[in-house]
Amino acid sequence: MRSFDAIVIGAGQAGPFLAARLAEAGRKVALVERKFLGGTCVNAGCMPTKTLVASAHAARMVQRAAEFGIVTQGASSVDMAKVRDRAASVTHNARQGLEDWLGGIDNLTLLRGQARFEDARTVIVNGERLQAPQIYINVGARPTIPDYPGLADIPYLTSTSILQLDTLPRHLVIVGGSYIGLEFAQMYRRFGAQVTVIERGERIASREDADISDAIAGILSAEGIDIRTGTGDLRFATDGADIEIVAGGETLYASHVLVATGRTPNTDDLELEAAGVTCDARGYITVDDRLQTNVKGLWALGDCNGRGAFTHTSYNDFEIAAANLLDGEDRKVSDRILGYALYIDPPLGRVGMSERAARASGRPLLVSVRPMSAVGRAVEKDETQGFMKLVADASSGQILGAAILGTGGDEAIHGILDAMNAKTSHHALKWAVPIHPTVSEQVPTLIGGLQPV
Ligand SMILES: Cc1cc2nc3c(=O)[nH]c(=O)nc-3n(C[C@H](O)[C@H](O)[C@H](O)COP(=O)(O)OP(=O)(O)OC[C@H]3O[C@@H](n4cnc5c(N)ncnc54)[C@H](O)[C@@H]3O)c2cc1C
Ligand SMILES: NC(=O)c1ccc[n+]([C@@H]2O[C@H](COP(=O)([O-])OP(=O)(O)OC[C@H]3O[C@@H](n4cnc5c(N)ncnc54)[C@H](O)[C@@H]3O)[C@@H](O)[C@H]2O)c1
Repeated sequence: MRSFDAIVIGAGQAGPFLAARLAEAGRKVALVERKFLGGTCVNAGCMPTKTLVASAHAARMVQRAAEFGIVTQGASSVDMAKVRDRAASVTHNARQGLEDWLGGIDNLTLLRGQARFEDARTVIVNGERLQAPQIYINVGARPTIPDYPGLADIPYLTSTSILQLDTLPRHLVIVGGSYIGLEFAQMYRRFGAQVTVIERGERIASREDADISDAIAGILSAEGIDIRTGTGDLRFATDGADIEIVAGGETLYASHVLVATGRTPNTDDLELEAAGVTCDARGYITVDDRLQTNVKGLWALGDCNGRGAFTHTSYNDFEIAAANLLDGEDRKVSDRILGYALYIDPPLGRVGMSERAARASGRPLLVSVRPMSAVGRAVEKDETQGFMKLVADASSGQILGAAILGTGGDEAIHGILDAMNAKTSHHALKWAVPIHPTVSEQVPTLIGGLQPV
């Protein structure tokens, strides 16, 4: 039996930073990781996929070169092994950076192995008992595999295994039309594959307003991606070298199938019952506004608590836990204003409420919409697809939410995100003098166009 002041299970986007802060504050900490330091983001999520998105953007610019007056000699092609290796090396470097950093922290013991609970104060790793009065769970999530007939018998890909591909699929069929499905759809189309997206819901990116979903579908269809929605249940079988997919009465033949139907929290092999920790029906650990579970002294951070599904929300969970524990603050998850981006090209930057959610709240609203074709910078770059939208409370002037689907949208949205965090009303932003020529310079004009709905 080894005793610690704190045990952190999982080295994702909250665990390492919390373990380091606790150790630097003089606590004796064990950080347990069963696979790779950095978790999903570094090894199978944001970092490799955004590296692939950058390769796909380069491919697209080569395909469009003549439109910009650039003459290329002969046909271009994509070296998929090099594309894959580039993503793997970005991951490798980030992981190595974490290894070096964590390895040099006094008071921090890094243990490799699967952790499971024996009771609320005891964790077993590689047969050894570890005890601590405080335990932090940061175990993340994994791809959800639906129970469709025949799926288990075909060599389907997930967002993790597709990162190993070093050849171009002839026809990639993607099941699920949300973040993962759409990002991979566009990158593989740009690499040169035939791509079909199958979404069981009525529209892709269905958490967004319908006008945003429609615009995204338009952008992807214009690049030759076949999008099928409302497909219902699917059936899979092998047909020679092909995979046969029966979707909504139609049969498709794919060389590869990517399953992108959401993620399942890694809480089922932790033996949480032994600690008395409760989960919801989908396996997410139930936490309060300060991330404590129903058991005192046990916290859950990141994707496994179901309160966020992004790297920045997991990292923010670390910030909340650390501030409350070490800095005498009282920070709460409900104070977080959620922003995120969908990294298709052009990207979607989002913050706060959708228009649909704002309307459902019953407040008096102001809404403004402006097409990217009116944005000088977008015209200059010949990237005028998309639009920006802002929703504000008509009585208080409070900005409730915004979306920028367009070139630079993932960055430009931060001006609005910052204003929302500063609790600034839209009136204050109207007279800002932004830099020309940027996408952000349209924000005051967007605000000037606010109309009651
Ligand atoms: C393809 C893809 C692209 C993404 N792109 C983005 C993006 O662009 N932006 C963004 O914000 N988010 C993105 N995400 C989401 C983001 O990666 C996650 O939200 C984030 O990594 C969650 O961090 P976490 O700390 O909760 O868990 P994780 O990063 O998943 O870490 C959990 C860790 O716990 C370990 N673990 C699990 N169980 C145990 C156990 N019993 N014992 C010991 N260790 C255990 C795991 O091995 C893992 O290392 C993407 C995700 C995917 C799949
Ligand atoms: N840019 C980013 O920040 C980014 C990128 C990738 C992933 N992520 C994170 O990863 C998580 C998982 O992403 P995701 O796209 O897999 O999940 P998701 O939950 O966002 O979307 C899953 C999609 O699959 C569809 N679907 C679900 N079950 C289905 C079925 N049986 N058949 C057909 N369609 C089905 C859903 O209707 C939905 O559109 C997200 O929550 C997100 O936070 C973030």
